[in-house]
Amino acid sequence: MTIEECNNIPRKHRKKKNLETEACRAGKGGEKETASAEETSPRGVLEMLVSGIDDKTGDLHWKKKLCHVKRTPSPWRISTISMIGGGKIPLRRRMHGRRSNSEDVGDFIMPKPSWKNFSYEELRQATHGFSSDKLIGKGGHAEVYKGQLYDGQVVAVKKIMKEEKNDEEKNGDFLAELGIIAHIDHPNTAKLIGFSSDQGLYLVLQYLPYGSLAIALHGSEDCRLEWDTRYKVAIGVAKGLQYLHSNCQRRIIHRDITASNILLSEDYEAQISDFGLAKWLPESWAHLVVSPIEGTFGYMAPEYFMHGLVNEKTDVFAFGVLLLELITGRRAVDSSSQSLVMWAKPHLENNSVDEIADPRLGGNYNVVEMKRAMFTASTCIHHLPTLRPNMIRVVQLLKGDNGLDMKQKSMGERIQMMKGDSMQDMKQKSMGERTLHIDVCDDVEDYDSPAYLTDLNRHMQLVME
Ligand SMILES: Nc1ncnc2c1ncn2[C@@H]1O[C@H](COP(=O)(O)OP(=O)(O)OP(=O)(O)O)[C@@H](O)[C@H]1O
Repeated sequence: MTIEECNNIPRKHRKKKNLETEACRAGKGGEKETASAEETSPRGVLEMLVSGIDDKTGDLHWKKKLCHVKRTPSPWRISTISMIGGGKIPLRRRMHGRRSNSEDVGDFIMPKPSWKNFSYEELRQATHGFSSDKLIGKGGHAEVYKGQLYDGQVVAVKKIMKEEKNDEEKNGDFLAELGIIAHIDHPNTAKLIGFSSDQGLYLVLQYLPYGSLAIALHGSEDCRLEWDTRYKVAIGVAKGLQYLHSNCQRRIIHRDITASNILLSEDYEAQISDFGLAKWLPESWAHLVVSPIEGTFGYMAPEYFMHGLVNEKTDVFAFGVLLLELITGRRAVDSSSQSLVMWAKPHLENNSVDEIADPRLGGNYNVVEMKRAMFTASTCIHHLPTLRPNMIRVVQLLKGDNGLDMKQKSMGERIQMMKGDSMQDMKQKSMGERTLHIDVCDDVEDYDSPAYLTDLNRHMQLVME
């Protein structure tokens, strides 16, 4: 199987709908953000970003640029505003997860940038002229080359393609991705080394020698990832998502968690990569409503696919599908277009471990871990977003952190623990939010419905056996 085949199955889906990108447009308190697009257009920001870098050291004159942009917030993309620290989006103040090499700039905590602005020539030399034998991956929007910098460091050079977009849109998307990837810092998320924008747009990333999980899992018939490794990958991805949703300075929704976007280090530490679709989500907003709807077939949560609703639970659903891939060894969508979720649901309900486990494992797996993974997957792929656990709970479920406690708790308490959000939180979230178009309270009622309680009870019994 070629790299292209591995990375392109399932293929990207873009579903255009005439929905308002309301949360992207409205500022806090419902105001529309107004700004001079000339001053902060993607090209303008890119030029500022590049010109703010000291050619010798590669360091940004960050504070200066930040102050300039703070005065002129642009409405064109939340991610870009956030990257440069501007605008009216409330910042998350977190004690944990804050980078030590960060700086206070007024109201903002900005990481001190350590990435470098490469010239095109440097990257051309590093990749032997972007030769085909250096091509290590190809996604819907980029080609990725292995390269070696002048100091010997091996890197992955991501060349942004997006032929269908005009320059302004490409610059905007590039800045958004750069902004998010430069902002994050966790063992389970991709590491930015630098970028280049003088001839085309490039991200320079830490090279991950084992490539993507898609290649490791689906690359060849005899390619076999042991269960221990799969479980380690699952926990790594869950921790990375927990960080993005709850522990980094801002709330980040990845929107494209797939096996192709999980990279593996030589000791199989998972890294979440490809932040091309990621969104900042302001603290007080229940969700964003986005258009067009972009993502990957088989991983998209129903409320996202149908209505463009995006919040943490979008990633939780996709993580559930990823877990099913690790459990079953099947693709999110198979060659006959069957969805893994639909295939797996009856087996999850019947707790059919033998039926669902990847036959290539040859029965070599830890049954307790397998059941935990199955249970976690079944809760993550719940069709109602409010009934999916948050990523904090997912990590606990996978690690079995609350298994013993659960036996001693009442049913109500157990359900609360499984879900991660309290009813109170959920109701607060669902009331008075500007961005709600679908009545989340319907979900809250379902949360108490006898059918759901029976279902959850049954699942919990299975996992505790
Ligand atoms: N840092 C890296 N180290 C090793 N391989 C990488 C790295 N980054 C990307 N790749 C390989 O390149 C492939 C494509 O990369 P990426 O997903 O970032 O591209 P994309 O065009 O943005 O993808 P998508 O279609 O998901 O939008 C990955 O699936 C992986 O196989």
